[in-house]
Amino acid sequence: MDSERLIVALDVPTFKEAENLVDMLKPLGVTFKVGLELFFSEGPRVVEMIHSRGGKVFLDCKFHDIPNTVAGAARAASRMGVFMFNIHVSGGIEMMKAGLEAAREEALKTGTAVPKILGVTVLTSINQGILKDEIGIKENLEQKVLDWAGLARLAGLDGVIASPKEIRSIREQFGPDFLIVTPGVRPRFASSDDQKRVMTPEEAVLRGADYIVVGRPITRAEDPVKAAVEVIKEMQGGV
Ligand SMILES: O=c1ccn([C@@H]2O[C@H](COP(=O)(O)O)[C@@H](O)[C@H]2O)c(=O)[nH]1
Repeated sequence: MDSERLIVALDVPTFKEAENLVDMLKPLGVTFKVGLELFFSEGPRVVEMIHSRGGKVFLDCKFHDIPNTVAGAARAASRMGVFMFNIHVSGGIEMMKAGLEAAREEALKTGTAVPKILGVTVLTSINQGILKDEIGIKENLEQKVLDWAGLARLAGLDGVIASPKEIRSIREQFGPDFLIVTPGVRPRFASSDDQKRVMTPEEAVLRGADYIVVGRPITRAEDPVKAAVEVIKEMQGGV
């Protein structure tokens, strides 16, 4: 179902705002993303609130630390029963594997479903200039995303977070079962904000995204339901 492949980023500071959005948008069948702002403001109870309404949660806290610490965080994410969480690929294979193994063991122990674990490649707010001049990575950006997707695969992760611009090459190289989740998606009616590598929902889906992530164009719209319906229509190729 297309609406499930739309992940709405709940980047709001309070439980109440998140709850209002979930109550409005859950009937559309979308998936929800809880990221740093909401999780640091309100903690695991927001995940419980979404679960209690039958929603699925992508916990987007982008783990990046030593393997032992990431393993502990991954165990906690797994215990919460989130559907998906992520780890920065740039933390290396040992770190990704530690997270993966810990999450799987914890799921087995607690009887929760094993979460999908995705590797964060190059953030969608980064372009070639920033990558080279500020971060000091001289490689072509798309190649870097591909290399990091390869590392994520080697570590055994389920897929990656990348921009819509890299979907085709990731799909070609890693096949249909490797999950591709793409933020940096902007419906026709919205501006790019701080996103640098952007495409429309229709383009992202046509290129082979499994899930698209859209936040502000929906959550800051005057009518979030209408905005989400527009995004779903665009995913289906409608105008
Ligand atoms: O490379 C990345 C990784 C994660 N994100 C997250 O996705 C949403 C996008 O929100 P918009 O309001 O649609 O821009 C946001 O929560 C980011 O933390 C990303 O944008 N890029």
